[in-house]
Amino acid sequence: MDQLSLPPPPPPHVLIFPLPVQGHVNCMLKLAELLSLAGIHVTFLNSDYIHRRLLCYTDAQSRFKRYPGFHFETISDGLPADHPRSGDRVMEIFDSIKAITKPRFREMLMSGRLNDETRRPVTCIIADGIMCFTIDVAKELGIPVVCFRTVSASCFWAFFCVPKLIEAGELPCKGEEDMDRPLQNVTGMESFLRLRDLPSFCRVRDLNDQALQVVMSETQQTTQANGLILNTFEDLEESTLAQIRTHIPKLYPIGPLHAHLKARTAFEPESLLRSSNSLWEEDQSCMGWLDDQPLNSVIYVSFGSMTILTRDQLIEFWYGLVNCGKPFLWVIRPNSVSGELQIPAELLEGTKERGYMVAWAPQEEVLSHPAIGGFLTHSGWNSTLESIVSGVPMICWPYYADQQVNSRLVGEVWKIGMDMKDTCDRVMVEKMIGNLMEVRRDEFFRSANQMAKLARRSVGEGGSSYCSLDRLIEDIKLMSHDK
Ligand SMILES: O=c1ccn([C@@H]2O[C@H](COP(=O)(O)OP(=O)(O)O[C@H]3O[C@H](CO)[C@@H](O)[C@H](O)[C@H]3O)[C@@H](O)[C@H]2O)c(=O)[nH]1
Repeated sequence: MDQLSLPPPPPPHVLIFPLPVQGHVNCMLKLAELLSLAGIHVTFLNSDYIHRRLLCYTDAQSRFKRYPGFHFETISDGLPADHPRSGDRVMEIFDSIKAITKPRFREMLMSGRLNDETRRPVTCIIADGIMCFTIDVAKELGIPVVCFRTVSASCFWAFFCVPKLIEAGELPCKGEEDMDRPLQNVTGMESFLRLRDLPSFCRVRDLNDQALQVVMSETQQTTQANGLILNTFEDLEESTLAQIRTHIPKLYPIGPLHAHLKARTAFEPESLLRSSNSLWEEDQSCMGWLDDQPLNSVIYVSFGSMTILTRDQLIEFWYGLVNCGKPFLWVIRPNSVSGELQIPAELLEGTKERGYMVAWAPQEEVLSHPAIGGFLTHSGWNSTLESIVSGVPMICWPYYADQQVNSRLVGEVWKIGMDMKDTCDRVMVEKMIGNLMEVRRDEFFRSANQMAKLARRSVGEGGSSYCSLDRLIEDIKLMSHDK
């Protein structure tokens, strides 16, 4: 057979494996869709628990049918079905994955179960960078692995610098009175980072703390992978990305992924453009309520999929919202408040007048609704990016993990909102909303709109994230040739 008549090589086959929680599954599924659009075959590995919810509350099954090379696979996370999988019990998720999922993952790859006659054996693994056991398994089987960390570049870099912080005596933390101490050993962030702004897992008094050990070791292991994907863009975190590149040269900043997917599917019919990956039922009724509110008047409140509020925190937020005099749309996830709840009658009365509450909202749609004027958020990375793309200024009340860093960046570096970390009282909530939506409104809207433009430019043709994704796709193809 001459060269010209050789059939084209079959597409690469990528296995994508996220940590089984909403914030990780959401953006990794968007990446899966982007790779599928590029003709790459994808197996998306969900935990049984997540997969059940995804099929129950979204159209994911039918949506992905249009990519013939796309398959869902499932694996156990080892936890009982009624485990809350919430932020206050996150270490139980890690422990269970290590004990139960890790050996099953190895077995799954060894067994050849993922191979079929229509697709090649897996040519590359894109694994959540907080589950680096995948690197060992991939290496054992000779499969290249690219890590995906679903946090900001700044959070990743802060974790990366933990050994340096310890060596310099900047960690551990010595107590509450120590929290405002500026840090000198997260290179590039010296001018704004305090101990208080480190990811919550680092704000510990004991260096043997389990969560600190996990994030430190997972982050260091990332350097063993063939590359690192981050859901961010150059204009947002340029100097930090440059720091990371000195340790991990194959870096792919391809975010904001939700905007990237929209940009690359802009030619699709309207019906295919909604790509919800929600694990709770989205209450669409809030969109009708928003339609009746004046332009930029509503404060949207959501603390993501893992935050647990105490009863007292809930009541303080609630008074702040009722007293601020603005309309508010508040997401209160089922089982997300601890403690006995008795709601004062005046709060219920005040809510009737101006408030709307749902158990789960179509958040991307909400944030792009013209009635929204501000976002009171826990600063999860997806929420932060969604707010940035929609040009919505934020009030940040970080709960845990990476959120403490993100909120500092929003307030001090990008100046697209205010950081309210470590305080929660009604007077402060009311004051912050007043500042965001009245006193400093123009200033925040100007900078938020500017950042939104940069975000959209990064995912448009020729933009930094657009080119980075093309590079990732090319590298995935090259890796498959080596196989
Ligand atoms: O009513 C709602 C509330 C949330 N969301 C979506 O749920 C996601 C929530 O993600 P994120 O804002 O990142 O928060 P978490 O759910 O808390 O995500 C976890 O994963 C993130 C990515 O690693 C981390 O930044 C967080 O700290 C961690 O808690 C976002 O895409 C939202 O659009 C909805 O669709 N409807």
